[in-house]
Amino acid sequence: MDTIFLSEVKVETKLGVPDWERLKPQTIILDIEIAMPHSNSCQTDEIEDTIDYGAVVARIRQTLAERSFKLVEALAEHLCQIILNEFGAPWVKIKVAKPGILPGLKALGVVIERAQDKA
Ligand SMILES: Nc1nc2c(c(=O)[nH]1)N=C([C@H](O)[C@@H](O)CO)CN2
Repeated sequence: MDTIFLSEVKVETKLGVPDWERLKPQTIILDIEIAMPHSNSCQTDEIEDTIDYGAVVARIRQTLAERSFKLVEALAEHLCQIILNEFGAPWVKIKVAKPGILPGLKALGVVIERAQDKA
């Protein structure tokens, strides 16, 4: 499986269980792996034959500016569904990290992976 990766993407968004935490944006860090569609972009050298990673980052920044979530789980699921449904990826894995939330650890969060339903 060939993949596209987006490493340590910093995004501002409103996220957190307590209401006060969602009053203003905080920085989260995303690591994303996206399976490339079964196309021949490696041979054609054409952007139309693959997933434009710049477009993915722009779409993620847009939705996380507009939306707010309580749980990192729900945020991760939302992003997975966008990448599967809007970009046609066969499979995606996303790590959502919240840095500086608890004393004594660098970051915490979730890693989830999702795939297209088999027809
Ligand atoms: N499994 C989770 N546990 C917790 C989350 C979460 O999103 N998933 N969030 C919080 C709070 O938002 C915390 O990060 C800051 O108050 C607590 N536990």
